[in-house]
Amino acid sequence: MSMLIPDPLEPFLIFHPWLLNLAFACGARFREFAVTTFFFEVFLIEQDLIQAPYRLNFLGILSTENGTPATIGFFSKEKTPFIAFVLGGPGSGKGTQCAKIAEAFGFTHLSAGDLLRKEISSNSENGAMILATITEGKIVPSGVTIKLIRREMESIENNKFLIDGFPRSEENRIAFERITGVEPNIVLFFDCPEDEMVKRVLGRKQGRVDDNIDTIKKRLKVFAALNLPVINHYTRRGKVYKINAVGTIDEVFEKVRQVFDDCKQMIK
Ligand SMILES: Nc1ncnc2c1ncn2[C@@H]1O[C@H](COP(=O)(O)OP(=O)(O)OP(=O)(O)O)[C@@H](O)[C@H]1O
Ligand SMILES: O=c1ccn([C@@H]2O[C@H](COP(=O)(O)O)[C@@H](O)[C@H]2O)c(=O)[nH]1
Repeated sequence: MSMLIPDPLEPFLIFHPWLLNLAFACGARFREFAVTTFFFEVFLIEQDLIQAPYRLNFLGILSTENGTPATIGFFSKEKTPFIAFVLGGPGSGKGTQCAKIAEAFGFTHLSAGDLLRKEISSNSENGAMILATITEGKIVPSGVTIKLIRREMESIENNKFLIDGFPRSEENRIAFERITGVEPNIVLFFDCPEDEMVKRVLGRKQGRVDDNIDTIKKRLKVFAALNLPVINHYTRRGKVYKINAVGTIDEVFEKVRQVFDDCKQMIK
């Protein structure tokens, strides 16, 4: 299990004690949903980390396009799958290791980034917005990404999923948990030094619009500001397996294999 990582939002929260008091007075569920959302949106707006048209629209993700409320909890109790979130900075090796886990342990690998890239190439209504967001290294609105993940999970007959590169932010996490009604069973965190991640991304040569030094710098900033708090949250929940991502692909996979061997009882 990993140690807690310093949370860049903590100093920010200290400056809003009156809001925290109000939140505590209102109870746990309200606190989790409303206050966290408020804090993060104010913070994100201040940092210019979310796209303007989607600002202050978090509650909107709980509605479908036709205005009816989205299903909250879309797995039946008997069919709740085993979910592993796979997190780590850009180029830390998430996708590479997920392919090996899928092969060795029978998981379905869902890469949020790949699903978004597929939306761009299929010329969907959100394609242009997704392309602009990825090019800037920012985060696509939760509703869009969750809809794609949900569609895949519903269409695939498997009860073991690796969700690679999601949730990217606390907003993503809270939205996913609210909409699906489940938390991940485990979270893998590939811990990699920044210089190694930059080297790997620049060496990838797959023609991705975001594999250039300017966007990589932005992605690293977004990772530290928004993704580390998600890892900290699940660390506090005792779900994070931190894996040192330095070493050859096979060396890293041996550490991953150990985690999945240890979790065998949990995986149906
Ligand atoms: N352990 C490793 N040692 C050296 N190179 C690696 C290692 N793991 C992956 N790579 C290479 O680094 C590059 C990035 O790996 P990968 O695409 O798996 O990372 P990722 O975390 O999924 O990245 P992103 O979040 O940007 O999609 C790839 O070219 C991959 O072949
Ligand atoms: O949940 C997600 C996942 C990805 N993005 C955007 O896509 C790029 C690339 O993602 P990779 O996981 O590195 O393939 C990422 O930088 C984000 O811009 C997202 O918004 N939400």
